[in-house]
Amino acid sequence: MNENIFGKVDQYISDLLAPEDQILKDTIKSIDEEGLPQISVTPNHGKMLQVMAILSNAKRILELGTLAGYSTIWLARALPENGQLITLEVDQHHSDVARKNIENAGLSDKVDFRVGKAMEILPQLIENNEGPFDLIFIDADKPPYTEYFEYALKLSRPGTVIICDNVIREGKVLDENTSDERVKGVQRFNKMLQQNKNVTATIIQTVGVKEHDGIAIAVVNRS
Ligand SMILES: C[S@@+](CC[C@H](N)C(=O)[O-])C[C@H]1O[C@@H](n2cnc3c(N)ncnc32)[C@H](O)[C@@H]1O
Ligand SMILES: [Mg+2]
Repeated sequence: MNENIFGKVDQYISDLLAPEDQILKDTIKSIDEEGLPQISVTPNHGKMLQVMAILSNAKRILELGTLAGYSTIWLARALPENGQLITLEVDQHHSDVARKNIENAGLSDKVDFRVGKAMEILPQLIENNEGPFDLIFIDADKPPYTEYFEYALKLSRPGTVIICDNVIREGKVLDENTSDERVKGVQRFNKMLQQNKNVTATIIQTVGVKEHDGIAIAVVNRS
């Protein structure tokens, strides 16, 4: 099959259902201008996050991995008036760029930026009783995805939706002899997901304008 078709269809869907307004376009532009990597979710994935936030009636959202705030904007736009999104980012520059983009989007009152290693901030969130969150989006560094998910569970309630990005990595997850730490991280994560009795989960394979990948979606069990 001509793989070009995946990109074209992705574009077709986003033209129909996830067109970027000027704020989202400016956010993507800021990534190049500020020397950040172009590794945000695609418009269609941003829209999917938004749909999931609405579906789960999310009032409190936690995001791991802010970058320039592109996915943050899609998610925060789904929040009600008094909703809140906490986003974690290890890189001060990334967080500063995101802060400007969120300001530009008129969402500053809904978004709370925390700068530092997610592994250090997550236990603080638990200690300070900042959970439970209705939706948690994990999109930071890949090697500790399993540990991030365990923390996410501690910050959840029955029904919380936990979404984890980039868990297929162009099919490299199939390579059991991989030396890529990111691939090893998601392999370990996917295996944990298989065995985790606290959630009902699936992985959706994704193709389109960015590389072949996958998104894990888990919902915390009600009993
Ligand atoms: C894939 S990008 C996030 C993209 C963003 N969610 C979006 O789609 O617009 C991953 C981000 O996680 C950050 N990151 C990497 N390691 C981290 C860590 N240990 N704790 C918190 N953030 C981290 C990176 O600096 C980067 O900005
Ligand atoms: Mg990602």
